[in-house]
Amino acid sequence: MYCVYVDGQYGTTGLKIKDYLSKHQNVQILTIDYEKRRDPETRKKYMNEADIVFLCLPDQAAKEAVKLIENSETRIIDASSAHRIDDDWAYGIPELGPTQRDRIKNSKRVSVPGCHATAAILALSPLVKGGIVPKNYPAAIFSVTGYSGGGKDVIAKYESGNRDRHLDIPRHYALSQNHKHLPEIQKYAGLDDKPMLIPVICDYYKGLAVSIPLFSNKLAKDHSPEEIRHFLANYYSGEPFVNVMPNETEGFLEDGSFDITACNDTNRAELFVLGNDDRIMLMTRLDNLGKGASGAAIQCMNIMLEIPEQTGLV
Ligand SMILES: NC(=O)C1=CN([C@@H]2O[C@H](COP(=O)(O)OP(=O)(O)OC[C@H]3O[C@@H](n4cnc5c(N)ncnc54)[C@H](OP(=O)(O)O)[C@@H]3O)[C@@H](O)[C@H]2O)C=CC1
Ligand SMILES: CC(=O)N[C@@H](CCC(=O)OP(=O)(O)O)C(=O)O
Repeated sequence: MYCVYVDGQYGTTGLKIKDYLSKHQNVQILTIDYEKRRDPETRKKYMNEADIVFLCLPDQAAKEAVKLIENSETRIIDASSAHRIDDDWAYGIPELGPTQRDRIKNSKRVSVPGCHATAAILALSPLVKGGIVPKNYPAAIFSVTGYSGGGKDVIAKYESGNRDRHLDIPRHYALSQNHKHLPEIQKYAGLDDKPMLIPVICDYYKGLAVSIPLFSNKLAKDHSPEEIRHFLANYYSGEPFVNVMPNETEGFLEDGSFDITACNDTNRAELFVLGNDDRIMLMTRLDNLGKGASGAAIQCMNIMLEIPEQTGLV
């Protein structure tokens, strides 16, 4: 039995991680009183007692929390973006390549990626590594997300009885191209330059999909959607949590429309390759609180504890 503490356990990702852990047979959870949730001394005590600490905090608080851990045994899984491109931390996408699971397993510090980033990297990284998408490709990522991605303050605004009418409609944000996910997407997708990210937050709780256009004449050589689909399916064959849709209709509703929430309450990411020989569209959908955050954090914990990776996850 492993002892686990979730710092930020009353927040959005923290509550979801606690929910996963409560059904997990291999762990015992340390619960902090609500009133003490920000008290450094109490948090420090729990963190140093735990085998694994999840950090579900804003970036600055996550950096400070790391300093509270004084023993060399406690292992950290950070859901914030404080350590995502830090080479001393393993990046928490086990599917990133053949050595990534070992990197996570052997690390005391794991940084779980952001939701937009996970979806974009799962689609782009194999294609850049495989030479299909050139490293200097000017990637643009359009991302539609539910409001839980913004954390408890944003959730409270969306769920307030007398909310602003602007929350009824889709809202673009971070259009100045300074979104904090850009560096991690560039690094782990293997791109020379930061991509463009166009996120849109909408009036539903959770579920995210990115769309990434590929112009065939800008690829290293011509590829049909079928070839790229086949390549990705081979790359992810045997992966329990990444599914590549086998054709252009699978995964869509009967009327041909797209359900952005179809991976909700799972740790699954689904990849689509659509379009035609000239203009190809990559898409990934996932639960921003599943494979996009808390589910991925549990998957990394299982790898670190060397227990079956699917334990507690669907
Ligand atoms: N929501 C999502 O889909 C995703 C979120 N993330 C990242 O995970 C992290 C947590 O996000 P999320 O759960 O959404 O955020 P929330 O705002 O919902 O929760 C954050 C929690 O951290 C607590 N907290 C804040 N500052 C401190 C502090 N100094 N000491 C102790 N506790 C503190 C808050 O306490 P209080 O109750 O007092 O406010 C709150 O409970 C963020 O870095 C976020 O960017 C990553 C991927 C996806
Ligand atoms: C809707 C919304 O605001 N989403 C967040 C992403 C949530 C997430 O992935 O968190 P990290 O930033 O910690 O990676 C955003 O775009 O910043």
